[in-house]
Amino acid sequence: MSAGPAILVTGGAGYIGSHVVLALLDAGLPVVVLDDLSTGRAEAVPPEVPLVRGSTGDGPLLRATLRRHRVGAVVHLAASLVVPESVARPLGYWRNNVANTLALAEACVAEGVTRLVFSSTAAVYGIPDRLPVDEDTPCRPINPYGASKHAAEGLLRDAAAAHGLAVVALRYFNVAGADPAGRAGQRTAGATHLIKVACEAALGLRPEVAVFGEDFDTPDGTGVRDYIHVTDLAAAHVQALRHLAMGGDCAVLNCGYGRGHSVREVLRAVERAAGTRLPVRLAGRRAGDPPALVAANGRIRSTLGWRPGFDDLDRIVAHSLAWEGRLRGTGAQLRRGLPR
Ligand SMILES: NC(=O)c1ccc[n+]([C@@H]2O[C@H](COP(=O)([O-])OP(=O)(O)OC[C@H]3O[C@@H](n4cnc5c(N)ncnc54)[C@H](O)[C@@H]3O)[C@@H](O)[C@H]2O)c1
Ligand SMILES: O=c1ccn([C@@H]2O[C@H](COP(=O)(O)OP(=O)(O)O[C@H]3O[C@H](CO)[C@H](O)[C@H](O)[C@H]3O)[C@@H](O)[C@H]2O)c(=O)[nH]1
Repeated sequence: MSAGPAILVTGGAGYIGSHVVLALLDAGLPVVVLDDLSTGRAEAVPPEVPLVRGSTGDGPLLRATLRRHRVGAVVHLAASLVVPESVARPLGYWRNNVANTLALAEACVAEGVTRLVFSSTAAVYGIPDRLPVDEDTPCRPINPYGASKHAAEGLLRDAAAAHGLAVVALRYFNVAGADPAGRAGQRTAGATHLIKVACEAALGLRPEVAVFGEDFDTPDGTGVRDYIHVTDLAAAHVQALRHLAMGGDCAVLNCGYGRGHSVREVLRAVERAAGTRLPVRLAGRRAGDPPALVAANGRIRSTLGWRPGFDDLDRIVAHSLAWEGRLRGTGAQLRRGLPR
């Protein structure tokens, strides 16, 4: 794609958004970020990228941003995304993930923006009957986070049919890792994601890692997830935009490797990478957690020509650990011997 109208990245100051921004810049595309910095960080946005501070729920701000930056397409990542928090605070999730996505869709339609890539999630599937789960599997979310993302997919599908807003919804499985060159990573304070938590524990920044349930119907009883490297995921966004720019059809695409790892396997990988034993505590199941989620990824391969570059748990963990070390100023020791 040649440089043309800008790509608006909502949530571009967040973990995945900052990697999407890098992937777009690497592809030579002009980018503008809109972020309310509720969980994101201004320093995650490269200095050459304009950062509009505000909410996706602010219609006038959205419309002014689309106009001022001559936005041609949107990547919509801004959301609330912690499963147990969504169980405790469902209405905030419906507001941010549904009402604010509606405001964004309205602004796009009003300003004539016709292409949007949406961050959806494997949480829309709930507890699927069969694994790996493909995109035609009925969606039966089991927590408000998944339900709100499923509803947002629905409103975008209707906007696509009626208003010509072409949408690719990417259903991410479990995103982990960090930019291999060390330019970005997961900065969120108090993160709850397993690999980040385990890396922090390996660096002595947390007293322990809790294993949420050992009585699932999985090979070792712990939860199984399909962990995808954030750099592979970011590349999928560039390819989805390219697909839409070339007149490709709307699509819903799983983003995962098609292979699951248990909590125990992840913890062993972190121990290998860090060269230390983790303090582990067995805890009960966490509200809203399905036993296993693994992606069927044939559709993203055939639709976008997407191919994974980092499909290896040890590399994902090594990149997460290297980033965590860099963030805490201990990178010098950790970088030694890590795979790129
Ligand atoms: N991390 C995962 O494993 C995962 C898995 C599936 C889907 N997702 C989806 O990926 C997207 C990004 O997640 P992330 O892990 O980078 O989280 P994150 O919290 O790091 O990023 C979210 C960003 O959106 C911003 N934001 C939130 N609400 C906003 C609003 N109303 N207006 C403007 N900005 C707002 C936050 O400040 C933050 O910068 C989300 O849509 C999430 O649902 C993440
Ligand atoms: O301290 C922890 C954290 C997690 N887990 C377990 O590790 C697995 C992964 O949990 P994460 O919190 O890392 O991720 P989730 O699977 O809950 O959710 C993530 O992936 C989902 C899709 O699979 C959604 O998209 C969601 O946004 C995103 O947070 C689960 O079995 C969970 O119970 C632990 O045992 N201990």
